[in-house]
Amino acid sequence: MIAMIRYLSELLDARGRRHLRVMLAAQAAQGVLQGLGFLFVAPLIATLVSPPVNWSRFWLWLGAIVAAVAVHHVLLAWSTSLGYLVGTDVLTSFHERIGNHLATLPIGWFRGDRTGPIGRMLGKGTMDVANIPAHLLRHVVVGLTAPATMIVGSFLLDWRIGVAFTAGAVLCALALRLLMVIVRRNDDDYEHDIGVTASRIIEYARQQPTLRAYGVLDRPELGTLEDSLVRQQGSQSRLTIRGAWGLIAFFGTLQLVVTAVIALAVALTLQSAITVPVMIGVLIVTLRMLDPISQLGELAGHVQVNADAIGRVRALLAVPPLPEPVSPAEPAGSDIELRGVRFGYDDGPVVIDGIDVTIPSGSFTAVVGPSGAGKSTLLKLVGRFFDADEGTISVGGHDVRELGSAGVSRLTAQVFQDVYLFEGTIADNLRMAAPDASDADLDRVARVTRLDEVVERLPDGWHTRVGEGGSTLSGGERQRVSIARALLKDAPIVLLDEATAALDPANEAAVADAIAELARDRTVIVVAHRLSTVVAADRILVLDRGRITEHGDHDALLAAGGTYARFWNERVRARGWQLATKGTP
Ligand SMILES: Nc1ncnc2c1ncn2[C@@H]1O[C@H](COP(=O)(O)OP(=O)(O)OP(=O)(O)O)[C@@H](O)[C@H]1O
Repeated sequence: MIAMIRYLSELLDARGRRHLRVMLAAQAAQGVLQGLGFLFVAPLIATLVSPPVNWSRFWLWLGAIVAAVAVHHVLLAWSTSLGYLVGTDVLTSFHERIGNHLATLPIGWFRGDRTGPIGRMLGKGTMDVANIPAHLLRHVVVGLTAPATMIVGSFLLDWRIGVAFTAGAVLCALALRLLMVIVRRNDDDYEHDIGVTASRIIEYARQQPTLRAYGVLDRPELGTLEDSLVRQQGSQSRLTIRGAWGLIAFFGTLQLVVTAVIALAVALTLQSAITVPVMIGVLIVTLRMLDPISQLGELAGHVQVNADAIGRVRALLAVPPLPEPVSPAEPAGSDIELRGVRFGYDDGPVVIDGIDVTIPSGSFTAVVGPSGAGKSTLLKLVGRFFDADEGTISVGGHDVRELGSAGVSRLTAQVFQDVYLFEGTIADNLRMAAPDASDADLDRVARVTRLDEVVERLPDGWHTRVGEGGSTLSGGERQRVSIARALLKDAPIVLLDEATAALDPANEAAVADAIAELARDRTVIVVAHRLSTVVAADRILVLDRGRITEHGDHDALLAAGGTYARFWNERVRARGWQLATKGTP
């Protein structure tokens, strides 16, 4: 709890921290006043049951009780409004911190399976954390301070009762701790499963066309979404059932303590060790203590769930950002050089295994190789989606780490397989690359990428909205938009991961022309899937299990009769193509 408060305080600015401190002090005072209010009932009753009634004492204690209750309510109203203020500050700060941090993480960190957990963290997770000062803290602080006050006061009634209360409080604290450990263990599993399910639901919605095309919606072996739903239900019921056992243990301990204290009070009265009014006072204090302590038990689960939410956000904030240079280097030219580059994802196997290659400025390099060879990863390393584990990647004569992510981004235009277009018009999507581009600039790039044919066909031309992810355009049309966008950016280096999906002949030809235009006067590395692209390259790198096994131009590699020649012959046979270029078969 103290760690949670400390973390909340770290999130706030000076004003927010002051509000938090004042709010906590007000809540602690509320607890003390509530405890005193209940304690004062004991002497009040004592004055009534010990004739002759001392009315001035009676009014004094009654006045003290009324005053305690009144001040308690004033503090309650004040601290509640402060709680909302602090909650709003925490929410804003959380969103700002997470947003700023996400912007510094390597692009490669944003994998599909992280969408669900991040979405949940930013939605429910941050609301949970904002609820801590607004709703939860008061119950917890009052739930601790009110019984503590009553326990201290009970020593004034009788020291043996005080000792019994203290021992009972220790037992209840242990039971509470046990309950929280149970919730923490099971809530971690539940949150993990719910995050996985969220990712799978997004994937399931996105992959509907594929799933339906292959009629596999009902195939149990492909039911990954179903599996994750079942796992989520399982972890949810474990959380509920084990949490219920924890609650039973806590309330059982509480009942035991209450019974023991009452039995002790009765026994002491029977032995005339305490008077009847004191015994009545003890009974009242004991029963009144039940309320705040029971509330603590009921809230323990929430406290733990919120502490877990904080823990998850802290773990996200602890993901190291890509180191950025204080004064980024200025690139000279657009040569690309990789020396001894090795890389593996997270703790996985090595994917790029010692690559040395120089790609001269203005050249067109095609990377080919079997699936999983590391082609896309190589491209992403040059685009600084993540840093290499070993070796250096230099662009324009400088290590990409010296250029910084922004520097690399300025130098490169990237076209990837999964073209993502933003909800907005085609013109908006192009202007992302160059916000100041004129209509004439847009027309120029549209002409050379043959996007103009698409724009002319669409009802609102450039102002046609493309839908989320570009859903209203065909795959080939999306690629043309994406290449036109790269062309508009006019960066000296182009990193292109060619789509593997087959296009109709018209789109195929248009995309090939667009790539040829993009390659003019630029340094291009393309992960090539089309034979026409491979043939057009100045140099081909054959990648296999993260190593360059062959390199050279098409004719030289064909003549060498190695992997490339085999790959080429298989592809030509498979596609039934006869390419009349560069003396190919
Ligand atoms: N984000 C990731 N996290 C973990 N492993 C990954 C990730 N992306 C790729 N991999 C793994 O790295 C290896 C190389 O993948 P990469 O996509 O670079 O290969 P590729 O040659 O481009 O394959 P393809 O032609 O099928 O696209 C594969 O084993 C892949 O499973």
